[in-house]
Amino acid sequence: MAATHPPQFSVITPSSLSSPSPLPMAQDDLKKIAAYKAVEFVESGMVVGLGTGSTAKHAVDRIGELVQQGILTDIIGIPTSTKTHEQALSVNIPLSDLDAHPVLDLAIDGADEVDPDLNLVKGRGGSLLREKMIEFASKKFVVIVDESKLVDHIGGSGLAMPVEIVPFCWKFTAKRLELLFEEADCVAKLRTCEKTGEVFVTDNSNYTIDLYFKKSIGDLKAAGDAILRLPGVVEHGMFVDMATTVIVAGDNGVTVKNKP
Ligand SMILES: O=C(CO)[C@H](O)[C@H](O)COP(=O)(O)O
Repeated sequence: MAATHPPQFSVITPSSLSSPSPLPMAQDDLKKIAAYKAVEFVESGMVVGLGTGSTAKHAVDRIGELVQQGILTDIIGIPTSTKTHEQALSVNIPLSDLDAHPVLDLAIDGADEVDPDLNLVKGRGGSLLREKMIEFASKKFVVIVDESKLVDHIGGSGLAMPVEIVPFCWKFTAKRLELLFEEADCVAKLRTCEKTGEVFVTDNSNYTIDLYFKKSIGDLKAAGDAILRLPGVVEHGMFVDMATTVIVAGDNGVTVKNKP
C-alpha cells in the first residue's frame, strides 16, 4: 500500500536524476537509489551489517564495487543470511560474524513496512532472526525502502508480519499466536516455498508463521513482548525503535528521516 510521506521527512533529489522523471520509476530502480544513498554512510575501516532482500542486495553490490575499486578499505561485512553471505563473498567483501565483532558501526537493510515512527516489519524475505541480532548490535541502522513500504501503522499493508518459531508442534504455536491477537482478527499461516510448496525452513532450521491482521494490534512493544513470552516462538518481525535512519526512494526523489 503506497502512503504519503510523513511531513517530517526532508526531500532530496537523487544526484543520479538530472531532472525529475515524468514517468513513474520502476520499483527496482527506486530500491537501487535508496541503497546507493545508504552506502554513502559507509566509511573505510567500518564493520558493516549487510542486509537481506532485493533492496539490500543493491547495497551489498555497491559496497563490493567500492571495495574492489579501492575506495572503501578495511571493510568488514557481517551478513544477515546465508544468501547475503554468498553474495558478499562473490563481490569480494571480507566477512566476519557477531562472535568476532559484537559491535557494528553500521547496518544497512530493507524492510517490508515502515511506520511514521520508523518502526518496521521485516522478515518477509525469511531472515528476521539474524537481521534482528545484527541490527541490534549496530551503532547505526540505516533502512532502505521504496515508498510502497510506508504505512500508517504496523500491519497496515495487510501483508504478513512474520514470526520465527521452532518446528516442534508448529500448529500449536500458530494457534497460540492467533489467539493472542484475536481482537485484531489475526490469521496465522505457515510459510511455504512458492515454487515447491514445501515448508519454508529458515537459515536457523526454524519455521515461519505469517500473521495477518485485519485490525490494529495496538501497542507494538506490548504486542512484541507478548509474542516472545509464548514458548515455541524464537523471534518476531517487528523492529521497534531500532532504525536510526530510513531512506525512502520515490518518484519525487529520496527522503531521509533520522530518528530524533
Ligand atoms: O526483512 C527482509 C528479509 O528478511 C527484507 O529486508 C524485507 O523483506 C524487504 O525485502 P525487499 O527489499 O526484497 O523488498
